[in-house]
Amino acid sequence: MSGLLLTGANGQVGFELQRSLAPLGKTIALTRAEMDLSDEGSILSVLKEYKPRVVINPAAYTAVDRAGSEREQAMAVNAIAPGVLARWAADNGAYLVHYSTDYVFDGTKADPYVESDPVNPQSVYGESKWLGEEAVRSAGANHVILRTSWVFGHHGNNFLKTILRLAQERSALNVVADQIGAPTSAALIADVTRRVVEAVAGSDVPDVSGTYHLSAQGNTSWHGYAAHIVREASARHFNLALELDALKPISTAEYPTAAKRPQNSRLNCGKLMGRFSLPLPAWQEDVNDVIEKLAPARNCK
Ligand SMILES: NC(=O)C1=CN([C@@H]2O[C@H](COP(=O)(O)OP(=O)(O)OC[C@H]3O[C@@H](n4cnc5c(N)ncnc54)[C@H](OP(=O)(O)O)[C@@H]3O)[C@@H](O)[C@H]2O)C=CC1
Ligand SMILES: Cc1cn([C@H]2C[C@H](O)[C@@H](COP(=O)(O)OP(=O)(O)O[C@H]3O[C@@H](C)C(=O)[C@@H](O)[C@H]3O)O2)c(=O)[nH]c1=O
Ligand SMILES: [Mg+2]
Repeated sequence: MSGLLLTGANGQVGFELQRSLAPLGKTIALTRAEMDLSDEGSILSVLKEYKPRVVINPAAYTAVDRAGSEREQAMAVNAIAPGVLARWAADNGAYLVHYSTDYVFDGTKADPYVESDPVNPQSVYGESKWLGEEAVRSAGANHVILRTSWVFGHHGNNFLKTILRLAQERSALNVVADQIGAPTSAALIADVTRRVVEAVAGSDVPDVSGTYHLSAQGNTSWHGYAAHIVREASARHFNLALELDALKPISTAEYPTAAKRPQNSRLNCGKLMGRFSLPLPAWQEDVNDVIEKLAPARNCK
């Protein structure tokens, strides 16, 4: 399949998409330098030049705490640009694959969130992502929105890499234990996206368009996630300053941040798994893979 255009090619998900989409044919992979999503003119001139059949948009403003003080930039990239892409797609018969976040929810639900649950973003980032979703849905283009959570990968910045670094630098660390969710790899998101793009091109999945939750299976807290990282890293010969019993669980109140995060970030992924006949791995699988890729022993081989 030709005619794929990818934004945010240097991001965590964008990087993995270049791998996962490669078997489908040539992908035009663009970074911010080639298409600035905060500039409508830049977006439209690039779309006009390449006339893609499918636009895949993992580019986003993802600095959750900074978004409050950079509201205009967050809104431009996360709320306005997706609407520009979607309206162009509607006018030109193209398809849009877009991404969103668990942070559209307030986290007060006791169970995993389903797609139709009411949103109530608690941060500027979450609000901007919600407005982007709505802009995509109202443009009238064929689209898929994949809402995911707690993304990590070996390329880019994420909690997993932060904890690996801190565990090598510090002998004690506090991590919040009352926010729960599922760490989800950029590789998994990219692989699922390939399946979605194949479904768009083929006819095996009726009525592909819509919003789907996509996360790895199982769940943990940020503290549980950090403890898993420390255990796996110490088994893989990282030179850690941190012992597991010096990794303390704390409450959200004990870790003040500029932006409020949901306590429950769990996403029910039944709709996606059913519609696309997809199994989803346990979150630990890809976490272990990425730690293995980053391990010092591997670099010495
Ligand atoms: N990261 C996470 O934990 C989660 C992410 N998501 C969503 O998943 C998607 C992918 O996220 P992820 O890959 O982790 O994000 P990253 O932050 O890793 O990558 C985002 C990319 O967007 C690019 N970008 C930012 N601003 C602009 C702009 N003005 N013009 C063009 N490109 C821009 C960045 O470019 P540059 O490198 O130049 O800054 C970067 O390459 C996003 O929609 C995000 O909201 C959902 C849940 C969790
Ligand atoms: C580094 C660190 C974080 N924390 C806490 C703060 C926060 O509650 C939680 C996660 O911190 P981070 O800032 O890494 O994660 P955050 O940037 O909030 O991650 C989010 O990013 C956006 C883009 C999303 O869409 C979400 O799904 C989610 O992945 O861990 C600690 O308690 N101790 C620590 O040492
Ligand atoms: Mg962050």
